[in-house]
Amino acid sequence: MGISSHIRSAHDGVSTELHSVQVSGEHTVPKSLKTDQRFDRHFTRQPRLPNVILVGVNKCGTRALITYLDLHPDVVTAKPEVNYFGLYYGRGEEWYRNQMPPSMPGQLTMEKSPKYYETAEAPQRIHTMNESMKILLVVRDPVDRSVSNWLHACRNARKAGNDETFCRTYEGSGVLKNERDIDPNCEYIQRSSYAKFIENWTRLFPLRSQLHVVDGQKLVSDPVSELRKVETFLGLRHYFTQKNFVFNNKIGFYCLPRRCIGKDKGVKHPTLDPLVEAKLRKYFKPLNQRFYRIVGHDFGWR
Ligand SMILES: Nc1ncnc2c1ncn2[C@@H]1O[C@H](COP(=O)(O)OS(=O)(=O)O)[C@@H](OP(=O)(O)O)[C@H]1O
Repeated sequence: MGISSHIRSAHDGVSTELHSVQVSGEHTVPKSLKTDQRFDRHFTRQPRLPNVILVGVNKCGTRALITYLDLHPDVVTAKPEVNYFGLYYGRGEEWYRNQMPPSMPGQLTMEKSPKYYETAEAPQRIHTMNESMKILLVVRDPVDRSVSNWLHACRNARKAGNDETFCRTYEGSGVLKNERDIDPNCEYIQRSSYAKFIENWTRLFPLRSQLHVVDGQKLVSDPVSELRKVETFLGLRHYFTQKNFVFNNKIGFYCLPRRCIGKDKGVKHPTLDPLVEAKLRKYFKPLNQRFYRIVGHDFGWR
């Protein structure tokens, strides 16, 4: 008997002998079981170390991706960004495990911490913990990403009362104004230079079998097709269909039937000065080409 039928009988309250069942990793767990406490009698629901990590890149759709994947019955996800392999490595593996949500045997546990992508130590630390770890990365047009990063930082500064000075500082450092050259050291530009970090990951996690790159722009326009690729990569059954998503005309993004991804996600971007955009595109072009070559896919950023 497969695990699904055991779970079904447990769910009906029929079987009292399920604790002796050999649980296999090959199974499907109906969605309701994620929260149904009655199963704890038969299957050990407990926090487990992740087998999938979404390592970045921030402002590319990481929240949308993990929120969507959390809908999958065979995936559980950590809600806050854990940052264990960066900031909190000293806290040890048990601490890390305890940050994970409880899962049933065979479910995938996933966390996202977008700071990992640019953290030099993160790939080796992850590999040391689990050399079979599956790594997800989501990227979008680096110009859009840079603007998004600046906009959000500027909004947060305004909320904190720091107001115009901060926003002007970043305009001045070359993200939005054309009177200065693009400063490659500006953190927003750095983070959008995906090629600078990708080999730290591909060196340890081979593309296709252990590392999959999600197209953030397609995740916005056609989440189902991007998610189906992720399901295949993770060895999950195909669960996502158009029924999981509702297009919200007001914000211009897909939402889940009962909620959108987040109030601060999907902000309107300013129209870039054409000269600034041209400079940014010139700067990113060779880096993008290198990134395409390494990951074996042309994302078509202009
Ligand atoms: N469905 C849906 N709803 C809203 N937003 C969506 C969605 N899918 C992808 N996105 C894009 O996600 C961008 C924010 O990226 P992140 O979640 O990685 O940001 S963060 O690093 O967690 O702060 C966010 O960037 P901005 O548009 O610049 O705000 C969106 O473009």
